[in-house]
Amino acid sequence: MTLALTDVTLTYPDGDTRLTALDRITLTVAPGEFAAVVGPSGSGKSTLLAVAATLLTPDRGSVVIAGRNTADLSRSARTRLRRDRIGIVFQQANLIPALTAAEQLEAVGHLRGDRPRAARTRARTLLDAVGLDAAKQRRRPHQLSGGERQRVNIARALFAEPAVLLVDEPTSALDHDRGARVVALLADVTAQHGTATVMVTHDIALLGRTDRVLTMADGRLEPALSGEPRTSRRASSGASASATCGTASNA
Ligand SMILES: Nc1ncnc2c1ncn2[C@@H]1O[C@H](COP(=O)(O)OP(=O)(O)OP(=O)(O)O)[C@@H](O)[C@H]1O
Repeated sequence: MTLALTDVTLTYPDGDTRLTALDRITLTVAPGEFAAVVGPSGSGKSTLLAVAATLLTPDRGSVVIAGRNTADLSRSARTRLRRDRIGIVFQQANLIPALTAAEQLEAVGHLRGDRPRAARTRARTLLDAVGLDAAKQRRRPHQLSGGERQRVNIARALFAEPAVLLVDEPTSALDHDRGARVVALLADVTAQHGTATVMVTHDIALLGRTDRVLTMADGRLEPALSGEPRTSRRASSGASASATCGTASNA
């Protein structure tokens, strides 16, 4: 499995006690699989993504990414793992105001020590792939629409060919059609690049493009909405739709 959370519990300080945001979560996502997580506000969805992104360390349980148990890694090794293997698309695009769309991606290449020319080529290829034309690739964030910024955000997350793609509410700023296009893009990327993708969304109209829907409630992950896991619709990808989820019966 590319992403495997096992028996993960995370608590936050809450006055004199602690609030259990994740309660013995077990979740595995296979390469090429697109899993959606839905659930009410405050149920723990963003916390789940932050733990999978190695931005938060759980109190208990393990997080394994591309075969590496993140608990065994030093802080700097974890930062490298995040940079090289995990693509993160959070609600705010967090683009750098002074950089053009292309430069947002090239900056990632710079951080990784890529040759500038190779980084430029890769930036262009990815921005083409998300449908941003050459003129828009030269624009700064404030000169782009919300949907275009979100596509730059996705292209940037893909720059390092991540094994795991974590996406939080990618369509919250978009109308239905644009949101549907962004989700279609994520589904294509997942199938073509074999990423293990987890998307948190409130928009249940968009779940048709995903392989599996998981529901969070009170920090616990429950089986797919429809009962049985759906089979993958990516006949050609050869990826198995073997995401499993649940809460461990005994910690
Ligand atoms: N830094 C924090 N310190 C304390 N409590 C927190 C912190 N972050 C989140 N929480 C609490 O943890 C629980 C889970 O929050 P989380 O943001 O993961 O939920 P969510 O399902 O993503 O919500 P939403 O859909 O509103 O974004 C909530 O009760 C929230 O109030």
